[in-house]
Amino acid sequence: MPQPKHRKIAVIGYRSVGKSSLTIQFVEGQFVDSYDPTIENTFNKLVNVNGQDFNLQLVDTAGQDEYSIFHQSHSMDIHGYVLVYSVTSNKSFEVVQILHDKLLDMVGKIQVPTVLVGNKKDLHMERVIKPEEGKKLADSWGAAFMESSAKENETAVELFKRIILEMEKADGNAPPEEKKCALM
Ligand SMILES: Nc1nc2c(ncn2[C@@H]2O[C@H](COP(=O)(O)OP(=O)(O)OP(=O)(O)O)[C@@H](O)[C@H]2O)c(=O)[nH]1
Repeated sequence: MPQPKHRKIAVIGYRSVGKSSLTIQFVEGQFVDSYDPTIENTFNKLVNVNGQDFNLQLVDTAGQDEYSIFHQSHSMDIHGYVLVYSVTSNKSFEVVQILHDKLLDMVGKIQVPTVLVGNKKDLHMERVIKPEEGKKLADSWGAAFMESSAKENETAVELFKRIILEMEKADGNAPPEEKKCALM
């Protein structure tokens, strides 16, 4: 059995887009309805993807806007990024693009393992960003894209599985085919 791989992932985006809710849904399997702005929280979870164990450290960062100073700690020893906007907020979609630019500037690379996530897809009546817009943006970054709802455990699991696969790809370990993702 191969040793577990340690991977650190930062969850980044505008305020109130659901960064904490997605992380808690993945780690604890529950949806938090209340809104409590995050300063910064770190969570750990052991996951098995395609037969490999991953010891994940998830950094749920404080909500940022276009004026926030991008902390250097968000670029140090981070292996992958989950960039979140809300499909109900134009502002969050604008901000996620600015944050991606700042991120690349900070790490000094043209590409980093990233999943762009359009969260709150369950709020159909309030949707203002179409899935195609998110997909187009992610394609322009060379990133993976998906929409999620932090109310559903499956999309939160899928999201973290996707970022693991992006990090593996960046390490030259692209899986031949998608297999089961088992959580422990
Ligand atoms: N309907 C719905 N509500 C959501 C979803 N995700 C988060 N919320 C709600 O949106 C609010 C903000 O969620 P948080 O997870 O605290 O957002 P955040 O991005 O961590 O916020 P900051 O800490 O300010 O950056 C909370 O009331 C959540 O219950 C979702 O997918 N669907």
